[in-house]
Amino acid sequence: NILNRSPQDVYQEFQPFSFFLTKVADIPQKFNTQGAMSLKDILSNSMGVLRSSCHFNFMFDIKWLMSQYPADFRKLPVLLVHGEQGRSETDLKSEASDYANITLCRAALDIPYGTHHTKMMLLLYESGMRVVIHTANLIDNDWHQKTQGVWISPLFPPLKNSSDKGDSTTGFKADLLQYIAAYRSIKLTPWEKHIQSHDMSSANVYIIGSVPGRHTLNNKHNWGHLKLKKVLSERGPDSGLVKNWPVIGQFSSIGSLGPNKEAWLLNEWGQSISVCKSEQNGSLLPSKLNLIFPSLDNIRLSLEGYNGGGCVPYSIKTASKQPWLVQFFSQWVSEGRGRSKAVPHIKTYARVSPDGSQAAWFMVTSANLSKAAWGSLEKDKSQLMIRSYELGVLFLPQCFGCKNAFNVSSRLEEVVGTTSPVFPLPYDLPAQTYQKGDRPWLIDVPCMDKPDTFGTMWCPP
Ligand SMILES: O=C(O)c1ccc([N+](=O)[O-])cc1C(=O)O
Repeated sequence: NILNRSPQDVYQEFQPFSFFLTKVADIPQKFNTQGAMSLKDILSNSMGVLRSSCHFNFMFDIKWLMSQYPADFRKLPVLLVHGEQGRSETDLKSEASDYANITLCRAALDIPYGTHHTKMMLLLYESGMRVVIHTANLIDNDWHQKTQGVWISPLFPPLKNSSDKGDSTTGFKADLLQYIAAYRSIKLTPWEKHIQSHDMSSANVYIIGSVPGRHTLNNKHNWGHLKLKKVLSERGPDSGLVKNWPVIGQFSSIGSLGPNKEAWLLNEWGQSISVCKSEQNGSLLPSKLNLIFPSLDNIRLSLEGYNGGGCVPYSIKTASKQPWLVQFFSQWVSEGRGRSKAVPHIKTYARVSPDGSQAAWFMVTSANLSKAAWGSLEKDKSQLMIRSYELGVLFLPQCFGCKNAFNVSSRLEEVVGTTSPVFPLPYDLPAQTYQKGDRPWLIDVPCMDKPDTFGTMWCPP
């Protein structure tokens, strides 16, 4: 019966998209028994008999992380790829020193204000390997009562003969290797070899990554919003179908986006994200952009109360420079997945039909709405400057047997057990714009007039 199924059963039920949310404590169980995974589920031996693993992430609680592995796997080699520097690197090293099986790899962050934001697991099993690309930090709080996204790859078998490429039609393996090569770290060589020696021809998503740098010439379109633009202009939707379809951005943090909506949001990022097949540039009308970002009340009334806003670091300093952004905001609503009160730490982007029943593409990623993550064009558009490491996967309909678009729904009964595949949305459509009086959550603004779920006020530290 549905309550004591293995993680492998839950995994199989949510194919072919293999796009899960994390389990959320204290919501009705039906929203956790289908299409939801905990970290223990992902690392469980029902998903494979582990030999070694590698975690790319931003925040690590090593003691907690090791406790999520089955007891038999807690002595296996673990590589942690992080972006810590200085004192916080020293702290991470001392935490890791208690575990002989843990090795650290520091990602270079040579451009100021960049972060190692990517969240990925490489899992090597006795019989193959898996890639997991997700949005959750490796700390208990990120897996407790938030909405997080997790893409879990198929079990990739070892390559039969090393002369085969073992890549998919989406170039998944080559793009993943190109991403890892950008670290230029000898500590990642063993994992590059594991990836090379496995057959990833069954991968049905595109890798969209960002690495810090000033990318020019042939590298310019490898990363950030120009990579998304490249894939969508080569294999994206027909403009005839989607020209009136809105773009939805959904994220948990926002950077400084410039003096007006045209500068970067519409005329740079917007032109990439709205591009269609065979177009040079997209064109995104303001009326066709919905940005789902938690309102003050989304946080206040969440399962975690105001403390849930701790992982939604939009500051009044940044917000006050871009009052023009509020017109695009919609609330976080996820009744279908039972997660309206689970603060969204997930980041997703999509192009959806006006009635919300279809999508031309969908992407889950670590990237928030910021130039640091997606890149900003410089030097007369000859270079794309990116500050942070980011990683996401893009779902296109043709990789799932659909011609132009997926049917989509956030209601589980419409997703599971249907004959034709229905993409499992993390939030309800159509997007619900901010009501009168709603304002975006701002992490550093006190809220002394309205108590939260626990009756407390928000007095930011
Ligand atoms: O959780 C993270 O990895 C993270 C870290 C830093 C920031 N930031 O500086 O805005 C945002 C996030 C986020 O994912 O929202």
